[in-house]
Amino acid sequence: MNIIETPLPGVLIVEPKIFGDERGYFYESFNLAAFSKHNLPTLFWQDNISRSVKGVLRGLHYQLNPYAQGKLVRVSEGEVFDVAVDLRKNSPTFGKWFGLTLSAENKKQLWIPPGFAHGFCVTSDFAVFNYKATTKYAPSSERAILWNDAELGIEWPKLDCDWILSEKDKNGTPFSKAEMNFH
Ligand SMILES: Cc1cn([C@H]2C[C@H](O)[C@@H](COP(=O)(O)OP(=O)(O)O[C@H]3O[C@@H](C)C(=O)[C@@H](O)[C@H]3O)O2)c(=O)[nH]c1=O
Repeated sequence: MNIIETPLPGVLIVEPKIFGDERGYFYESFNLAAFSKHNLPTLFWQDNISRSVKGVLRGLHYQLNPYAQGKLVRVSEGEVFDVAVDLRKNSPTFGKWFGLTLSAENKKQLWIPPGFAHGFCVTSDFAVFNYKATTKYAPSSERAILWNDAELGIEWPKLDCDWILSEKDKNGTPFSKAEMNFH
């Protein structure tokens, strides 16, 4: 597997080497040596799965310390556009976002460390989103930043349908007013 840096320090793409033959394909989705070499976690608290239809946008979510979660995300059916936003106040890329397509076809994973907000939108008819988190779900520490905040300027894909958001996400906090305790 290749582990590739992104413009946001600490956010890494895990790109598998796919071996195809007449039976189908094979790839390693986790490798202890490769993950350890790049300081990726090898132990997680939770494994989560969500299914969403086209136009669903979930995010931008994070949990405050001491429950800040690192997330290793991937898509097992369909396709999404996945976004991480740097909320680490001392980071040179504070307030910057990075996005990429994750799909069942490209089999990429994205590692989003603690101190980032995360969100995605579904660009295929539906998508199954799988992710591991390093710490427990702590609803009282959970926060949502407004997905389309002009200050962040995230370039979400343009879809031929309406966005579908939870009430929580429709009422996300503007980036400038969001509570953050990451360094
Ligand atoms: C995230 C989560 C939710 N839940 C429950 C609470 C709620 O009743 C139901 C749906 O929760 P939500 O609406 O928060 O689900 P969702 O909007 O999919 O939230 C997720 O969005 C993506 C972008 C992330 O980055 C995740 O960390 C998580 O915040 O599932 C858990 O039991 N455990 C969990 O870890």
